[in-house]
Amino acid sequence: MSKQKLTFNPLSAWINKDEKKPLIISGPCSAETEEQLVNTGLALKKLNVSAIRAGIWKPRTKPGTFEGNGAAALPWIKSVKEATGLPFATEVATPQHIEEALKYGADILWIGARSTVNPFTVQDMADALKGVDIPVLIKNPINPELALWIGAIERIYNAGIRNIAAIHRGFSTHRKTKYRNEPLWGIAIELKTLFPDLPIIGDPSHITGKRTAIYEASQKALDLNYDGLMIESHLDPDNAWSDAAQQVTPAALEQILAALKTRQTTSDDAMFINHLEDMRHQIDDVDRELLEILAQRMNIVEKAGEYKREHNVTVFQQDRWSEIFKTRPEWAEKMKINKDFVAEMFKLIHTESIRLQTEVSEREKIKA
Ligand SMILES: C=C(O[C@@H]1C=C(C(=O)O)C=C[C@H]1O)C(=O)O
Repeated sequence: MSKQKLTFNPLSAWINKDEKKPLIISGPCSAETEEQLVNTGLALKKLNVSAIRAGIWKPRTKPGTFEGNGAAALPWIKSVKEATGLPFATEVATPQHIEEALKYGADILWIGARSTVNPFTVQDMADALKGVDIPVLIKNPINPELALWIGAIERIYNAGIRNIAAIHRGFSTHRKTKYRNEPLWGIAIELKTLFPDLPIIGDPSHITGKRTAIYEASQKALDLNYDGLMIESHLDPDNAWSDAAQQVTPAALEQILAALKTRQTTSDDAMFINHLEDMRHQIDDVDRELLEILAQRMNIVEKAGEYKREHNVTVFQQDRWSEIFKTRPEWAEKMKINKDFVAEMFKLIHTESIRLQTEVSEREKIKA
């Protein structure tokens, strides 16, 4: 997708000194008062978080809700930094925000999902960041379009910034889902595959939208080898001025962090390596058989295509396809395989059957 070869600094080079532990950034959704920000910061310092976050300018879906204290909150950056000795991170959405955040000592900036979605906005900010040495975290766009996320990362990179990390905060969807923003973990995995050294931070607060699910989404991110987590915290979450449902107290955060299991990408235990290798050989054999069976199916489908062409019958057969789409997931369930996965797999197989049979019928037209 992207031709540009990008090289990013690892988190250990600029913020996370202990690479074995995930980076933790925490703090309130919004900086509500100076006292709230400083006291939250002091409570979080005890948990050894690496940076304090707080929104100064809040992009809210509807007007009339609290949109952040804006310029009035800028002097509090210095207060919380002095009280905690920790770096401070905030969201910026315009070149003016960047100028003000820098002037008042913000150490880390992030670009929100509603900005990542707009290349003009991102470019304006990239221009404002030229020649500035500050880490920038880039949240995924609200819609599930990987190219937009990559585009935003490239624009900031082209401004000369190398301390970059992606934040996965989930995607808006029209469908009713378990969480506030559907994670679509596959998109983040694809980003990581394209840019292996780009640090990625999970944002379970925005993914889940509810504090009871923060732990499970955090663990999932760590299991996928994320480099860190940004988790919203508040001294009195129920009375937070924004995003009350998804913020946790510093005490709850402490419990979540203690319960999280950090796993290594591999083990140097020889027994483990041997056993895993053994299982991978078995998987290789099964995959080969799976493909041979699939080739057999495609062969029959191709013959069926020729037969239909000879009898002038349409490629797509609604009744047969409905029968397959109903029965295969049922069979799968009996075999204890996820039926939704099997339904998706057969949709793909059917699409390929149609492509193949259409090609068979076109072949004849060319001959004729
Ligand atoms: C193979 C056929 O053609 C199409 C492909 C199907 C499949 O891949 O199983 C099912 C129905 C048709 O839409 C068929 O008619 O059976």
